[in-house]
Amino acid sequence: LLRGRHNPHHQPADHELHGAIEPPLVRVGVRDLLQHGTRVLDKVAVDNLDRFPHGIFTASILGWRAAYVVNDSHLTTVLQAKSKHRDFGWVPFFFLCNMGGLASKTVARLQSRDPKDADDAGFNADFHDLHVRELALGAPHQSVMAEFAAAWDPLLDSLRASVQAGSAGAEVDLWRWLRKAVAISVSRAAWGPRSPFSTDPALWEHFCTFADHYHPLKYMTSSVYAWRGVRARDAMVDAFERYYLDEAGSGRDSASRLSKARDRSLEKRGLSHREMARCAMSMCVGQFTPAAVTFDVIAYILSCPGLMDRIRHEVRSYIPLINTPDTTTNSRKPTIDITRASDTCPLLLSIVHEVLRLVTLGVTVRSVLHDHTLTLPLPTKGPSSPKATYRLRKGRLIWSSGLAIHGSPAHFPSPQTFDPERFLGCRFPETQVPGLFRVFGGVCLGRHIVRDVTTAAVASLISAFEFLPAAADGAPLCLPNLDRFTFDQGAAHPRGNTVARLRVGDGVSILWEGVQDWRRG
Ligand code: HEM
Repeated sequence: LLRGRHNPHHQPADHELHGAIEPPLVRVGVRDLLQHGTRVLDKVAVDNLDRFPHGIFTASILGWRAAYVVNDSHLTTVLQAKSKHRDFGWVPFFFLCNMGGLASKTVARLQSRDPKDADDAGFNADFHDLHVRELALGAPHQSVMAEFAAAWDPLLDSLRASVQAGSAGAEVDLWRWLRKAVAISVSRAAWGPRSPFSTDPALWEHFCTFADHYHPLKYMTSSVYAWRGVRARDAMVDAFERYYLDEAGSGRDSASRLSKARDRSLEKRGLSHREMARCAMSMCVGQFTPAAVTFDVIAYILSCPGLMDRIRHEVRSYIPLINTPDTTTNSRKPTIDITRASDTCPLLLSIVHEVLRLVTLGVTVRSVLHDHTLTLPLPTKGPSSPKATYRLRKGRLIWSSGLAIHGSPAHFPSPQTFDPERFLGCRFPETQVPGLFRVFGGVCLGRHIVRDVTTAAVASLISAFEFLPAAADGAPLCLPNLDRFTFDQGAAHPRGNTVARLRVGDGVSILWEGVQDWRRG
């Protein structure tokens, strides 16, 4: 399909490039840019869904031919594949540096390769490999989930204690609570029990301030325009630096294997502790995304009458109930291991996948390394489209839009409707239907964490609490508004009512039997 793709040493000859033109042009105006910001390429991908038969066009932003936009599912999977012609490019570096505030010389060091080390494949490749190794399903994944659960359990207990006080139900800002609980629990899963978010419980508020005020353009210009976010970022970087400087090493010693491997990769490239702290801070942004997904899942479940009861029934029926010793009352109490929710609760899992489809962009970005041609022999849309050979120019981005594919009625009937059963029977849609389920691009190495943390969080909240209808003058939990979603959010943040009325449920404890097993193992 792609000339040169099957032969990694293929360099296009002049006659191949000669005469080949770039994919058709679509102009993006100032208004679109101002209105849609970092989502502008996804917006044009959606607007032009059925316009170009081969599902690819060139987006020109204010006259600058910035990117080839792809909105065809098959072409997306072809272009995301490892290739001599394309790689991840500068976009991951841009966000790592723009969010963390790394100096340009540090960025250059990360982008360069050691000329004396023939085996140095570069930072991107290094980071990719270590995540593949340390986040694989099995023991590495289980130990990350065990640390997550160990932090989540007392947070849930304290929420239960505060809700218990009011028998008619207590009002809880669910979004605020989730942001705190996910930041503390996921950071412990990555950086261990001495992670900055575990030792300084107020740090998560700095994270929220940063995330709520982040804008890539503001951070490119001057901290004057972004002072609030920069101040919050500095507080987090200071905390991570203290963690790295801890002479006793107790923090880093108890960190996950993932975090230790990341540190080794950064240290190999000569980064100081302060620079490593900046990298760690910007990694929090993606890692804490399950907070937004969990909120959105609960809001969607509540929006469908009867669905909450079905999920609660599923959680109660399929996750084995174990009687565990209760040291406070010297008796035994019924307990479920909710880290097994994604394995045992098919409807809940389907809902998590469906919500991810609705609330994420799922974009795959690649950079064209040198001029080459792309021959598309078969029309992918419309019966009479001719075969085409396009020239892809060095330096342009390839922006494959998951949003366009997820919103296409050709792939998903009634694509804007929340259908809880859409992914029933699909355990890993990102590998089972890779062209259609674009949430994790091709593919996110944190996907098992996202899926399992979200299902565990939802299952535990649903088991521990009853969600009461909103008070007479209150509004239900808000559903996500994708128009106000920005690229850096990972998943749409709620805009509207985030306060839920909770009552403590009928008594099943959410303990972490599995955690004990993994610890023993
Ligand atoms: C809802 C949350 C998340 C979403 C929607 C998401 C989505 C994505 C997407 C679309 C990509 C680009 C894949 C491509 O290049 O085609 C990606 C890459 C990546 N993600 Fe995530 N992600 C999420 C959370 C996480 C978490 C929690 C982690 C780590 C614990 C993580 C680690 C990574 C890594 C390491 C890559 C680079 C993959 C590579 O080197 O091939 N992500 N993610």
